[in-house]
Amino acid sequence: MKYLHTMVRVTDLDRSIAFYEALGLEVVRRKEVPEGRFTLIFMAAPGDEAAQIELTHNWDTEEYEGGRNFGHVAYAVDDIYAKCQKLMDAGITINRPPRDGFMAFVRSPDGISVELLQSGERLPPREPWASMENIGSW
Ligand SMILES: C[C@@H](O)C(=O)SC[C@H](NC(=O)CC[C@H](N)C(=O)O)C(=O)NCC(=O)O
Ligand code: NI
Repeated sequence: MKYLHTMVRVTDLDRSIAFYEALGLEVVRRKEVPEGRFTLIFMAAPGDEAAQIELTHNWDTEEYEGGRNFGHVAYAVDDIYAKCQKLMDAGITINRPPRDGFMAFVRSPDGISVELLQSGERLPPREPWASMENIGSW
């Protein structure tokens, strides 16, 4: 058995693609399904094309509720400080800053939690991250 993807329903396709691109993912496949009135966008990190997130955009506005039983998707990053800085520069809130040089959380435009974990050893503490407070929940 082989992991393929995690599917999330998105309300704003362009905002969602921009969010996951800011994370470092690229669109690997796009599928329009007019008979079902939805679009599928598959995204993955370069070099890790097999681990995908599938964005489902239903053309007719749908309110998506609940889902808090869903936890998060997680990515390993080479430099968690650099990644969080890039996300902040893109206007994305770092809900759980990497105070420990190891773990951070952000949320997609639809509130999907994304965990970022430092590859290998945690980084030494560094400002401003070491003294940043949590913002909201994740
Ligand atoms: C391509 C493959 O990876 C899929 O996930 S297609 C699964 C299919 N998706 C849809 O029909 C999308 C539109 C639908 N309105 C929806 O929001 O899911 C499907 O069976 N989805 C049902 C589901 O529970 O995922
Ligand atoms: Ni799927």
